[in-house]
Amino acid sequence: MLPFSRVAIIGLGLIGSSIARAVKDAMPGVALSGFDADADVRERARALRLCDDIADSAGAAVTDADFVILCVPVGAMAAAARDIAHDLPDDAVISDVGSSKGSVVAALREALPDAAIVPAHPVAGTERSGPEAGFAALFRNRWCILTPPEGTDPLAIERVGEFWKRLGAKIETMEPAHHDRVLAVTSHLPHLIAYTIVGTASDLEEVTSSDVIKYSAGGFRDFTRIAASDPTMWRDVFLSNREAVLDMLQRFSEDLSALQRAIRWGKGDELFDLFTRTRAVRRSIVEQGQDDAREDFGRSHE
Ligand SMILES: NC(=O)C1=CN([C@@H]2O[C@H](COP(=O)(O)OP(=O)(O)OC[C@H]3O[C@@H](n4cnc5c(N)ncnc54)[C@H](O)[C@@H]3O)[C@@H](O)[C@H]2O)C=CC1
Ligand SMILES: O=C(O)C(=O)Cc1ccc(O)cc1
Repeated sequence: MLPFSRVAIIGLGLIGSSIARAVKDAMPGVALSGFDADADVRERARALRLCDDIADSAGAAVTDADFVILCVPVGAMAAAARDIAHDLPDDAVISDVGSSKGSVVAALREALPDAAIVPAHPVAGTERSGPEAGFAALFRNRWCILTPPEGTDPLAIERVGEFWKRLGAKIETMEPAHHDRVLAVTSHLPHLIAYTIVGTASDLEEVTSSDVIKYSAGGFRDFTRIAASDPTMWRDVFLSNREAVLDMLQRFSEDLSALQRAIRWGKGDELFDLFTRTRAVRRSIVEQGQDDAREDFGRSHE
């Protein structure tokens, strides 16, 4: 049996449009409605036939839904939840796809105190955004982390897990605070570092004319892909996951200072030991099948 039969997607960018496409493929019997605050995005979503119906208000999109997924930047979750509060059916389950969870869970609970809320984070994406960027296979073999608040109806959690499994994802459940610390180091900090290094190189370019672009080798190119990620989305991630990101950034700065010292004093063995350890990390990720051609997918669409 399908976990849900009438799904509403609020926010039709990369993630919302990927969910719409994946639902059409995996659960063709589901009735899909959608809404986006941007009228131009709504028009493009209609042209792409992403949903059975693209409504002109958030309320109209959710009136008949048994499952509502908020796919907007984390800083817009509270407003998106308030916009549907009036029209949400009593038995509908609410979820989101935000990259940080603590502040989103709090915002959803405040705006929708009586709703069954099962927050989720599909740990899958690209540097692209907008409805054209989505694709149905995005969640296949990727983790989707559920962070339900205490006391959430176990049946609602099970139905949301089943929904994501049908889109091809693997399910994990954890506390919002634990999620935010893990993602701070595995996703948020790497994005911050990429934004920094590309920013530094772009400042230098004024001195070295076009050399930075001309000689950009693999490493720098990889950073530019990450640093091309959506500015609104990532501004919101850093502001909403402030504590965990600042904590990880502190540790990172200390480790960077240690490397700086090793280079200054010619401690080659320290550099060699670290690089050997990090090479092993990469190998174990590849062995666990956590790496695939997704990055190449991104590149082939540049
Ligand atoms: N981009 C990625 O790789 C991933 C993103 N996420 C999370 O998914 C969420 C959506 O991200 P993307 O799809 O990448 O962004 P996107 O920029 O492609 O799409 C977001 C859409 O939300 C709309 N929107 C903004 N405020 C709204 C509101 N109040 N009501 C209705 N629509 C509104 C925007 O007009 C835009 O079309 C974010 O919370 C992000 O943290 C999660 C996993 C991966
Ligand atoms: O494009 C990449 O390399 C990503 O890291 C995509 C991504 C961005 C944000 C998330 O919360 C999860 C995945």
